[in-house]
Amino acid sequence: MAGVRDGGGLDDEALQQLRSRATQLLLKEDWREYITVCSRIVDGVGGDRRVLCSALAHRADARARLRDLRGALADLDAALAADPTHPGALLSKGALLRGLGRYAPAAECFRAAGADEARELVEQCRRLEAQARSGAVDLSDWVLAGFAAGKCPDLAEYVGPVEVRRSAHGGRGIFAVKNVEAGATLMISKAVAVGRGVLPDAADSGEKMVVWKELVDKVLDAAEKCPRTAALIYTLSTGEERPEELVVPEMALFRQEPEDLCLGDVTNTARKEVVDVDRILTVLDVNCLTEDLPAANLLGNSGVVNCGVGLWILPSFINHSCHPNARRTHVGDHAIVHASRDIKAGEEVTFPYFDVLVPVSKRGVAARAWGFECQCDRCKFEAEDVTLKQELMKAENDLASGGDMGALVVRLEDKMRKSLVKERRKAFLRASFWSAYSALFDSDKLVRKWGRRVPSRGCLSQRVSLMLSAGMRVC
Ligand SMILES: C[S@@+](CC[C@H](N)C(=O)[O-])C[C@H]1O[C@@H](n2cnc3c(N)ncnc32)[C@H](O)[C@@H]1O
Repeated sequence: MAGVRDGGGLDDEALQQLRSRATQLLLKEDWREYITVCSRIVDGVGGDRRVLCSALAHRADARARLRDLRGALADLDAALAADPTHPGALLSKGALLRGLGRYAPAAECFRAAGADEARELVEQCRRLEAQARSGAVDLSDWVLAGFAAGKCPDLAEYVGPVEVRRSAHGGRGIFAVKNVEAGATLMISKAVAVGRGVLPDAADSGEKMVVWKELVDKVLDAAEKCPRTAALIYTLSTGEERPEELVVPEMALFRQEPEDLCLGDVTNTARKEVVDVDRILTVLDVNCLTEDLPAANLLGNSGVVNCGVGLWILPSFINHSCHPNARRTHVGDHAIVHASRDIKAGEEVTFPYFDVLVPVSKRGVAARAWGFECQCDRCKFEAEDVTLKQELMKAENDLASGGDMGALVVRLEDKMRKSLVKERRKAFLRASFWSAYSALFDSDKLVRKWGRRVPSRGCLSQRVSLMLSAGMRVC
């Protein structure tokens, strides 16, 4: 038969043709056809170990691109069984294991590959292994480089001293399991998917829909290809359950153990999991976060905003509070949540879903857009305190209509003094009318006129920021 040697293997010409075809498919990124061609080489190469190992390594790379990770690992193991020192297979296996968060065995593969570039990879795995254990991250290079994408640090996932419990806010929340100091990392989570776009400031909803659709497609794809990802998404609230129906998941679910790695399926290039699309869409509605990206501010100068919206599983269990004790930072596809003040063991961890330096009614509108009535004690106090109600309504009207912000601040301070409002609650109200305080302190004229009748800017901003980010240690 043409193209086949006497022993049953491919002859040189047939092999050459298959290699040329594979190169064309590689350039076209047609991974499914590429796998088919690699398979023909693997099946027909006979005893040529070098060609066999290369074809297996190439097929593994293509399978990994299609997220058939189990198939990719099987190919790499077969290649390494034939030649334990094959550098291509070792580098590919190292990269695959590193992507799965298995840094120690990944480092072993890179070390065995022995190439110059491998030394840096071994070092990187060592760093990630340490970070996955401690949660300690160093963002200084990235910050000093102005958040340049190229300087974005590699991060490993991390689950700190927290667990999911039932929350007084309704449903579940994240709680500290031991005392945590301000600044400590609570979790680092990689997004299931992120939809991104650089949009003009005045982007219409159609342009935003493009970003949303990208996210939806990516999340559905991830769920179809990985049963573990689908199972994690199904732990999240659809917003339609009664709070008591929501199951409190075991934390082990969020710690990726080697044995339950999301490897996909050898056959998944042909078969996809059947996912509950409607459920996933409602989960996305309730749990998606927009990236709180420092770099977005830089882009904002040129009239465009960097818009990113994504799904991060464990951070999705964190409830909102208008006096939060944590904040999140987005670094690449990872969300880092860290304590913004000391948190006691057993205390619920909360971060703000929206701007909390605005009056209670505005925050109510933002919370309702998220589909809930905020139950935090700052909202309860501001909405329910009868002695202050009228004054707060008037202050809010004055804030909306502009005018002398100094007069507004002085009235509010007088009212709080006369009503014997406690320091902690004063900080709540000052935060709600912070734009008026800022307008006063930013104007020399207003400071000259009203300055003596209000506490100094330094003391006030310290009190408000302590309330918002450093908790209740009000000066
Ligand atoms: C991203 S989820 C947070 C986790 C959710 N509690 C759960 O059990 O899955 C957002 C939902 O949690 C609830 N939630 C979050 N913060 C809240 C708050 N301050 N007050 C009331 N409900 C809140 C709302 O139902 C909201 O739609």
